[in-house]
Amino acid sequence: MRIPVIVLSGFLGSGKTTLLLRLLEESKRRGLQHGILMNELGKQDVDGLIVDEHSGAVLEKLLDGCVCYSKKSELGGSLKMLLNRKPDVIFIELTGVANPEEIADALTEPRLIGHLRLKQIITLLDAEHVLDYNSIFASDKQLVQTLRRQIEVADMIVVNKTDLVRMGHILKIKAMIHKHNDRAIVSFTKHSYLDLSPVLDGVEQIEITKQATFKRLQMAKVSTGGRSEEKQKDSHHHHENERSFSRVQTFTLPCSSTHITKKQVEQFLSLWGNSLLRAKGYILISEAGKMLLMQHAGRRTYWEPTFYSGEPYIVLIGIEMNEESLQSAWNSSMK
Ligand SMILES: Nc1nc2c(ncn2[C@@H]2O[C@H](COP(=O)(O)OP(=O)(O)OP(=O)(O)O)[C@@H](O)[C@H]2O)c(=O)[nH]1
Repeated sequence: MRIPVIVLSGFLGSGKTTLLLRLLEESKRRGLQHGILMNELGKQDVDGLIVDEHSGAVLEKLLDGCVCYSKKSELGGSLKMLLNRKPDVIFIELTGVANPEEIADALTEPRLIGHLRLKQIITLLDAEHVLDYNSIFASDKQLVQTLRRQIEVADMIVVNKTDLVRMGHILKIKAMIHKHNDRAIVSFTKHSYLDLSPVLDGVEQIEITKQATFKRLQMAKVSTGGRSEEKQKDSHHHHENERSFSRVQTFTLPCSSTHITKKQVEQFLSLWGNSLLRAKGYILISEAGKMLLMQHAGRRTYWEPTFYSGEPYIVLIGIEMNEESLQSAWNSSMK
């Protein structure tokens, strides 16, 4: 069973740590073991200390840099450390300037891909300031773009600090959210108090799940001795639990072992417009006569030499993309 990962994003001071503490309390009440990864820009681990104080939770910290820049290479290692402790759920609190898509990217690392699944991206907005960011940060286009992406890719948006604004202001925020993301669940909160069922429902204790599975399999064996309805129910049950609820999803396409051209691959990638956030993989390229590493980001595709010699494949990270369409488009592109 892949461990669900819940990502908290949102600009500085929007209420991420406050929400994390609520999530820890609720997951404890549900008997869930949690792992936490906190990423902070500064050397001082302020939020980590707050969380430690409140929960005594298992924490991994990435300090003094953002997972989107300097700490990118360490992210996979930290997630692996958490994974080794076999939690039922992992919470990641990002820095205020991180793009949550980076996490989806990190989860595609070979040592993580079969073990973790992105369950939800929650973005917190500071009701008092969120409408001013465009003008405050006008000179920093990249930051404005990141803050917009935090809204666009979220599965749940929590507009926090509503005690500090009037109703008219809240309506303006609602309209702004609707413009960028009309699919997310939106909550308006004070001190990050909200119904946590949409976040934690479906997260199960791994040990209990394992025991239940074992019991069901035993029963199935005794009753029919073969592939039974119980077994099918069981695999269905698992499938349900493992479904990714996040709009940001990862797909792995095995590529044929015959050579294809860069142009064919690039044409395939260009079919998905803004839905495709990122792609990478190892493909046998005709003009190179060998395997190349393909990296696609921000609508550009880069080709690099590689020593990889396994089966060719591509990993795609997209928003609201469909595996069947991807596979059939890939098959047609290769003709
Ligand atoms: N007035 C008010 N204050 C709040 C609310 N929610 C959180 N705060 C306070 O705002 C401050 C920042 O909250 P945090 O939860 O630390 O925010 P954060 O997003 O983790 O902040 P960074 O770690 O800087 O990114 C804290 O002092 C909170 O107590 C709210 O709804 N209203």
